[in-house]
Order: sequence, then structure tokens, then C-alpha cells
Amino acid sequence: MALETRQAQAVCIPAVHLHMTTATMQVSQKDFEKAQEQLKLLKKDPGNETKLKLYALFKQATEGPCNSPKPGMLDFVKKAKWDAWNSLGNLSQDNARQKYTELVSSLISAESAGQTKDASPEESRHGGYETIIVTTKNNITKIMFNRPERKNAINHQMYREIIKALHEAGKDDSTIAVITGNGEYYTSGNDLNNFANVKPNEMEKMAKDGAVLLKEFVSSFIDFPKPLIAVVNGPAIGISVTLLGLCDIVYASDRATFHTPFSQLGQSPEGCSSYLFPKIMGLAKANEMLLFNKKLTAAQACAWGLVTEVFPDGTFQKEVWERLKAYASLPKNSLAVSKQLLRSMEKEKLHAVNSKECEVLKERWLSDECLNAIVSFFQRKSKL
Ligand SMILES: CCCCCC/C=C/C(=O)SCCNC(=O)CCNC(=O)[C@H](O)C(C)(C)COP(=O)(O)OP(=O)(O)OC[C@H]1O[C@@H](n2cnc3c(N)ncnc32)[C@H](O)[C@@H]1OP(=O)(O)O
Repeated sequence: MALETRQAQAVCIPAVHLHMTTATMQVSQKDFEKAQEQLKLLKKDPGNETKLKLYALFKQATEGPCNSPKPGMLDFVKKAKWDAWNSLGNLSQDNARQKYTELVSSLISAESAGQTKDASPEESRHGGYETIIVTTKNNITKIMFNRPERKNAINHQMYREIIKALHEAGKDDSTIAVITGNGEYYTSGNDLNNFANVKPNEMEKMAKDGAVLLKEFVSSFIDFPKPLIAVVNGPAIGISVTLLGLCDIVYASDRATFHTPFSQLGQSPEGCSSYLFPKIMGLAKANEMLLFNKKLTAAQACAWGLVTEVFPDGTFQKEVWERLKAYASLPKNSLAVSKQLLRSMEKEKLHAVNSKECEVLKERWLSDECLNAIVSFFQRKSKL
């Protein structure tokens, strides 16, 4: 359990803090005193984080900026309280009173509306994305493929947005990142429209640009500095399957399937799967997937080592997110350095494999085998 969590769990608000000790402005004082009385009527524990906030605002409102010496590192409870109070800086006593009163009032309204949640922070949505939804909550940044009407097929814009989202998630305050799909599919892989409407004299450019984009996309997974967890909510195809080898944990619904139909499409493996799949499942099994298009059930993918654990679809989201919330409360830096240790010996190799795979694919995209397969898809002759 994270140090901060342990600290916070041990905190309770001593009754003394629920009483006014200094003179404040008459009107505010009345509200402030009323808020203190209302707080005692709360039926549900508002959670440690909120209690710390209340404590800090109370101290600030009644005593002003934090004026006591910093407690020792090992005095967890006192330190958590001191940190909360100190974090308010020079907030004026009036403002602190106001914020305290507002916070109590929001807790009371939430409780009377029957909506009291635990003290976990609200989900915040990151702006600037159209094909994915990026949110952060409980120290988890979630990147969700969001083209459900196209089975979450990955078009050029989505590749770029995922690169950006991973770059930002690698630097934000979250402890872990999760990649998942919205709706029925995890994702159907590369959007085959990426190859459509290309004029004959632009084919080479299309292949070259595609290889550059793919290389950058896969690199952003290889270099991702924190634990990256795939929450495979439904069928996964193509590149979304190969990338699972670059994720640190893979949880799957029992509705998920895993399909890499590269030869059927006249293409070749990517996402470092030509190197990682034989390591994960052994060469014989990797051959069945990567050469002969074998589609795996979630149970098979788990038995073959590609998936960490399979959950019944009915309880998938609940079980997985509860587990991830607990994981994300572990010490962030320890997780990051440990992940990097686990991967660091392979990193150079993975970048070399990625480059090679992109080079081969660039050629494949210009081949008749590939072009015919794509034409067939659009003629609806060859649903996979
Ligand atoms: C920069 C380039 C990098 C390239 C990297 C290399 C990556 C390789 C791969 O990922 S290979 C895998 C490619 N994916 C596929 O071949 C899957 C193709 N799709 C299908 O086979 C089917 O659509 C399905 C099995 C996913 C779902 O079938 P079904 O349940 O019958 O639904 P629909 O087919 O009606 O799908 C609804 C709607 O979505 C469109 N769609 C779904 N997936 C894709 C896709 N991958 N590419 C393009 N379009 C897709 C489908 O065409 C339907 O559209 P419509 O309603 O007909 O307009």
C-alpha cells in the first residue's frame, strides 16, 4: 500500500478541530460554525483525503498559514496533516473559511442526494482528442479507443493521438496507464481505409509515410516509462494484439478474441511481435498466430502467456478497475524504476526489431498480395 495511503488512512479529525477557536467575521463565522455542526451529522465517512482537506482548511481558517514545525518522516499521521495544512500556503483565513463551508455543504448535498462517493477524486478528461478518450482518475490515466461504430479501427489520426496521449501520460502524475476500447470491440486493428483512395503514383509515399508513423507509434509503447496495462474488453485484431507484448499486464474479458491475420492480408507482423511472441509463447505457437492467422480465445491467449488473466464479461470492468485502483496506489517511482529494469535490457533490441518490421511492411504494402486483400475487404468478399 502506498505510503500516502497509509498515512491518510490513519488520519481522523480530532473533535477539537470541529470547534471554533478564533474570532472571525460575524456572517462567515455563523456559516462556518454551522458547517462544523453539519459536519458532525454526516452519516458516511467522507474518506481520508477529504478529511485531510477539511482539517487543513479548518486550521488555516482558525490559525492562518501553517506555523508548526514539520513533523519527522516517520510520524505519518502528523506529517500528512501538516502537509495538507502547509499546502494551503498563504490562503487567507476568510477564503479558508469559505472553502471549508463550501466543502461541507457539498458533502451534505451529495449525501442527501444519496450520491456520497468515497473520497476518490473525480475523473478528469484530457482535451484535444477526437478518436480516443483520455481520462485520469485514481492515479490511472486511461486511453480509450473511441470509434465504436468502426469497431475502434485505428486510422491515421488515432495513431497520432495515441502517440501524443502516451507521451503525456508518461509525464503526468498518474502511476499507471491503461489502454482499452469503447464498446463491443477492443479494436479491429489498422483501419484499412488508411490504404484506400491512394492514387497509383502516391503508393510509394503512402507506404513510406505509413512506415514512419508505425515506427513512431510502436516506439511510444517501447519507451513508455510507467506500467502500461491493456484492458481488453472485446475482440482484438492485428496491431492491437501484437502491442500486447509491449504491455506490462493484459487483462481480458472472456468475450475477447485475439487475431493477427497478417498473411491473410498479404502483410507481415509488427509491434515487435516477430521477436516478442516467440519469447512469450514459444516459436511453434507464435507461428500459428503470426503465420497462419490462428484466432485465439481469451482462455487460449492466457494459456499461451499473452494474457495475464481472464475475467467473466459480466464482472470484467468492476473486477479489473478495482484491482487497478489498488495497484495505482503503490509507490509510483518504485513501479516506474522496476518496470524500466524489467524492460531495459531489451529496449535496444526492441527498437531494432521495430525498425526491421516497419521496413518489411513498407514493401508488403506495395505488394499485389496486400493490395488484393484490401480490395477484397472493401468488396466485402473476405470478412475475416
Ligand atoms: C500507419 C499504418 C500502420 C499499419 C500497421 C499494420 C497493422 C496491421 C493490422 O492491424 S492488420 C488488421 C487489420 N484489421 C482487419 O483486417 C479487420 C477488418 N475488419 C473486419 O474484418 C470486420 O469489420 C470485423 C470482423 C472487425 C467486424 O465485422 P462485423 O461485426 O461484421 O462488422 P462490420 O464489418 O460491419 O464493421 C462495422 C463497420 O466498421 C468498419 N470496420 C471495422 N473494422 C475496420 C477496419 N479495421 N478497417 C476499416 N473499416 C473497418 C466496417 O467496414 C464497417 O463499416 P461499414 O459500416 O461497412 O461502412
